[in-house]
Amino acid sequence: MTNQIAAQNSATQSPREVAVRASHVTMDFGGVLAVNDASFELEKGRFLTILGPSGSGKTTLLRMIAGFQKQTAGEITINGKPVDAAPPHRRSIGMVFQKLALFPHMTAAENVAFPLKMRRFNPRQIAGRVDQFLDLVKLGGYGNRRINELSGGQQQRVAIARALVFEPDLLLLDEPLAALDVKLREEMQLEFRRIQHELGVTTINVTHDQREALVVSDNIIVMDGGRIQQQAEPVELYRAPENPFVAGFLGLSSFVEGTATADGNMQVGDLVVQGEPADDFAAGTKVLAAIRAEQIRLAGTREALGNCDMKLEGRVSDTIFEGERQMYVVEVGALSGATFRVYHHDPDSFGLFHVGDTVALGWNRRDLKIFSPAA
Ligand SMILES: Nc1ncnc2c1ncn2[C@@H]1O[C@H](COP(=O)(O)OP(=O)(O)OP(=O)(O)O)[C@@H](O)[C@H]1O
Repeated sequence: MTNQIAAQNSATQSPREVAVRASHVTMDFGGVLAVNDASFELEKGRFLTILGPSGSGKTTLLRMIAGFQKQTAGEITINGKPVDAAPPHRRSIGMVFQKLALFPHMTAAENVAFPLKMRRFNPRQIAGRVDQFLDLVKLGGYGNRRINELSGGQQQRVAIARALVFEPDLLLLDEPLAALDVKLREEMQLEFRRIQHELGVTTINVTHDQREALVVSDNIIVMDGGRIQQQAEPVELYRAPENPFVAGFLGLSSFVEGTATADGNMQVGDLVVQGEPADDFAAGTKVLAAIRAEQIRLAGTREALGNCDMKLEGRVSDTIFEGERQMYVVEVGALSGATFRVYHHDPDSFGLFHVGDTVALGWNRRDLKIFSPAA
């Protein structure tokens, strides 16, 4: 039955149809610009995550999309219609929040049936539809359990079924996994992805968890200070951050300040550091370079590094055991004492280097991105 829904969805959806469009949306809370001139498009059937630190404006943007809050400037449309055209209960939006707001005195099945009753769904078809959606979230057979007889993860599944049972045009998720322990959170991230793929429902998820964003999304918007910093697919966002904020927020990056050279590299003291310019900047301007911890190679000597465009020597100032890998902090005197954080995961040599050791570190030119600091 779920496959039938997916088939219907894919038959009726042209892949390029825009489901949600925000144009120059601003929310000014009496001088606090919670969202500042945000514009984006989301195609039908895609999974978008709005990612950003606390206070970056994610929830405010989501609340405006849901129609709970009216923007002070700009326009938001869902399937071409302004979001405030209908009262919240008449809109075709399913929602799951961190507080699940399930009805504790009702059974799982009664909770899932609730939106159908509210929407005056044909009573003879309710039980079948509820079973179908409990199956979808792998709770077939749990329909008669009361909410307090279910685990946290199972309650989460009931909330998902309840949000989707009336086949909304849009599913909105506001940090629904934030309160779960890590294992369960990772399991539910994959579940969200599976269910979304199965139903093809257009979804917007809000989180500050970068791993979650990378795992579940087709498309990610990174926000900071109320502004959209970048919108891209996960791999592009990770590989080609457009500014230092995005480079620092996703993954673990180290930063070095310097001056742009005429050929697009960076000068620090007497040393020219090879990198890839991520912006247009004039020779002599101040720049900021970023490199990810897993893109730096570490060895006892420069020769042992093998082929690297850039090779430097440094001193280990800290080593941190992270289970599946070791993280080294290396200070490079030739770069005015800049520190680099480097992941190393050779299972045979976790204890390879110690604090105080001199080590060689190297990278390839394309992996060090050079930005204008003001970008
Ligand atoms: N009703 C309000 N009145 C005044 N300021 C508000 C209001 N709601 C949010 N803000 C402010 O707007 C900014 C963005 O808040 P928002 O809740 O959207 O951020 P967020 O990215 O979702 O953060 P978190 O991850 O902590 O939930 C914050 O500075 C917040 O204090």
